[in-house]
Amino acid sequence: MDEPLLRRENLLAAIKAIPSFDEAAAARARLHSDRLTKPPGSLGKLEEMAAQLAGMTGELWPDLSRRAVVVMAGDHGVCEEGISAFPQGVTLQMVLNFLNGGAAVNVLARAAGAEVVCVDVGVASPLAHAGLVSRKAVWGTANMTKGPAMSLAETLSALLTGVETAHELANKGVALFATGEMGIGNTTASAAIVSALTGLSPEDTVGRGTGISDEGLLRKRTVVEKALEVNSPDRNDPLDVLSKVGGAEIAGLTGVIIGAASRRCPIVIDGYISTAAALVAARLAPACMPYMIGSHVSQEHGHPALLRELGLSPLLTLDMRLGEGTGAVLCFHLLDAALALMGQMATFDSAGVSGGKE
Ligand SMILES: O=C(O)c1ccc[n+]([C@@H]2O[C@H](COP(=O)([O-])O)[C@@H](O)[C@H]2O)c1
Ligand SMILES: Cc1cc2nc[nH]c2cc1C
Repeated sequence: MDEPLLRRENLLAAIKAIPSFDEAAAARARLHSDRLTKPPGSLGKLEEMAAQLAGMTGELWPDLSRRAVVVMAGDHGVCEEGISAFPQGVTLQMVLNFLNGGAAVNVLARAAGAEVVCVDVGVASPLAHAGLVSRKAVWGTANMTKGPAMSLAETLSALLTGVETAHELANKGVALFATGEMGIGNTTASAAIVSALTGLSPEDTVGRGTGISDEGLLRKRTVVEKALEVNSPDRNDPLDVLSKVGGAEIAGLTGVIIGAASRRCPIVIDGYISTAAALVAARLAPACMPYMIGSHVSQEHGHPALLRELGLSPLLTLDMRLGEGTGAVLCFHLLDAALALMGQMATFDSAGVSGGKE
């Protein structure tokens, strides 16, 4: 079997391995929740999250103490078109910052008891550092306004790196995942993916990313329009879209989501780029949808519409637009709170509190 075919087979195997959501466990969690000393439903999304976690893991009190944020990094040839407020070299510099523990995601991960796993899946320059997972599928993507960003083989390689990273971490006991990414130019690739897969116009999917000017924003829209015109990605073929107008770190995250779901692990989805990867994952493997938890609404212009498209109802609105997995890791605290409530609250019976009249 040639290599791309073998990779496609491996991807299909991971997709097939995704267990269905355990509705009975979720129902047991809701029943328990209704016995706790509060009006039914009054803890809102915290209650729903506890039920969702039970349905994912099959357990009412899953042990989610080992957790990781997987930060996939890659560069984008489309940076040549002047679509970011920062130079491409910042991708590499920020990867080193992650590895030295100084980025926002490192701080938030420490506070939430999570490890940061940084994967070079497509940085354009040589990169070696203790702790880095080096799995380059591509040395930066090609400029998508001139042709496909990646070949199908490169895309599958990045995707499988994501699946394998999730599996390796799950084998070590990691039970809770967050998606993170670093890639100057990747809000352009994400906008192109979202437009290609949903039919939303670039006006609705292109935003300011790291903070581009009004003039830059217009140029960025034109760049996305041109990339879609030059490549005509097939909206019914998520792999075609991912390879032609995507990025290695986005493909890697798509794989992480599929890999985590195939191990029944909850995966918290970060901002715009992560949610674009989640859209690709949902189109490739609809069974992974119930394992996703929406974290926050990013300030990136297209994020609310993208979340609606996926049916994800995010937990936080903090006006963030950093990426790296920062919003997702913050939500680990909320998941802990949801499980603590389930495990530690008194019931109406145990506390001698009268139940509702209806
Ligand atoms: O997560 C988000 O919603 C988000 C929104 C805007 C920017 N970012 C981050 O900023 C970088 C991409 O921005 P840009 O302008 O270079 O396309 C990339 O490293 C992302 O992690 C992230
Ligand atoms: C400094 C910096 C940090 C980031 N983290 C994620 N994307 C980023 C973009 C920039 C520019």
